[in-house]
This record gives sequence, C-alpha cells and structure tokens, in this order.
Amino acid sequence: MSSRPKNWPPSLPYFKAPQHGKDLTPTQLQFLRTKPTTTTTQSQLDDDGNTLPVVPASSPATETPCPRVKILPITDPLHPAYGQFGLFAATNISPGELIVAYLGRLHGRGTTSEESDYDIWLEREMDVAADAALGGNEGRFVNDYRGVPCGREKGRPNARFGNAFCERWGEVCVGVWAVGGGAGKKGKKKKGVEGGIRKGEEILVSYGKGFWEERRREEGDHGGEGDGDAGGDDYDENDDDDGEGQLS
Ligand SMILES: C[S@@+](CC[C@H](N)C(=O)[O-])C[C@H]1O[C@@H](n2cnc3c(N)ncnc32)[C@H](O)[C@@H]1O
Repeated sequence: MSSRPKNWPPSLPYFKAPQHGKDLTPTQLQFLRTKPTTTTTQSQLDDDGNTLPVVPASSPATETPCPRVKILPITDPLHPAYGQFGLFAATNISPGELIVAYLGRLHGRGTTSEESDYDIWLEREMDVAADAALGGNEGRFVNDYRGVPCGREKGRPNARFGNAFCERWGEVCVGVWAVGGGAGKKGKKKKGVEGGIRKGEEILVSYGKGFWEERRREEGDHGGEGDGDAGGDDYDENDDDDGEGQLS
C-alpha cells in the first residue's frame, strides 16, 4: 500500500502516529499512556461508565493508510461540503466498530488555534485536544451529518467520536466509531438507529451544537454566509456538548 491515502492533499503532512505538542505536561502524557486496567480511574470511563476500549495493535482502524476508509471529493452540489472532501466507507462496517483513529497534534488550551476547523477534544478534563489542521490522517476528513442528502439514515450521524487505548501507539486516541452495537451516550437508545455503514456510504458524525453555534457567531461577526449548519432535523443532540469528542 502507498504511504499516503489517495486524495491526500500533497502539501499536508500525513501522520502515522499521534504527534505530541511541546506544551503537554508530564501529567497529560501519563494520562495518555495509561492503559486501562481492572482498577480504572474516572477519566478512563466513558459516559456510560464503561472502561475505555483497548484496540489491539493489529486493528485495521489504526493502520496508516487505513483500509476501512476512502477520502473522496464531494461532487454533489446539494452537499453542504460541496467542493471539499469527505470520508467514505471502503468496506462494510459493523455497528459499534472503530472505523479509523483521528490523528493530529495533541495539545492543551494554551496552544489552541482559533482558526482550526479540525480541533477535537480528546479529554476536556485533562485539557487534551487533537488538532488535525496542519497534519493528520484520514479521520480529519469526516464531515458533519447536518444537511447531507441521500444518507441511508438521513438526518442523523452514522458515526461518532470516541476514545480508545490504541496498542499500536501505546496511548489513548480519539477515534471515529460506527454508531449502534449498544446504547448511545449516557445509555440512551437512539431512536431508529441500527448502526452499521455500507461500503461506499459517507461516514458522518455530529460535531456538536457548540461547533455550529460558534460558526454562526463568527459569520455574524464577519457578515458572511459561509458554509455553516445546513439545517435542522429531529436528531436528539441534547447530550452532545458535554465534553469529549466534539470539534472545538
Ligand atoms: C473536519 S473538516 C471536514 C473535512 C472537510 N470537508 C475537508 O475537506 O477538509 C470540517 C469542515 O468541513 C466542512 N463541513 C463538514 N460538514 C459540514 C456540513 N454538514 N455542513 C457544512 N460544512 C461542513 C466545514 O467547512 C467544516 O469546517
């Protein structure tokens, strides 16, 4: 396999592992490198109180390039990210499966780039985020579900951000997971979602309401129209803005 995925922007660094910003403290590094054990700490539990999943070093989700996904140009003029790229399933993906890691520069609040549209909280409490604006892997191309036409589960995401301990790198990473295969956030069942993504489908997450509210504020400030939130729907996002796994 080539050392970069097809359609990767030629001038953008392609990461084969998470990059550590110089600002990360020993405590943050220790948090990242701590593999969950039977005696887990609070920060190793997800919203449902489950232990952080451990992803074996052999998982295709952490291969670079990742065989589970394709970066493709968005050619449908009705798609809100028309003219940009998106992330698509290269194989059928089972509900609840880790699709691909989201690699970027790991950093704290002090080195946040206000301009970045690729910065995602890994663990807000530990002040660690992953920014893929200046380099990353395929994960950086995942679009938000809002306004995207023709999805099998129209009007809702088929994937979500979530953390895992990745044995390939020996640290906690953000990943993109197929929805389904269990309860949603805080144990709530998501209405009508069975999960699983078919080969060829676009992989779509929710960036969280906060991301789009901030986008609207910026557009208001600048008086522009831009490529903001393309429309509402009945997907219940009330749990979306409580911490990790949201674009900041
Ligand atoms: C993490 S990037 C996603 C990849 C991006 N499409 C690209 O080609 O680099 C986030 C950016 O994608 C665009 N985007 C993603 N989902 C969108 C949506 N539903 N509506 C409008 N723009 C979207 C916005 O420009 C946003 O700032």
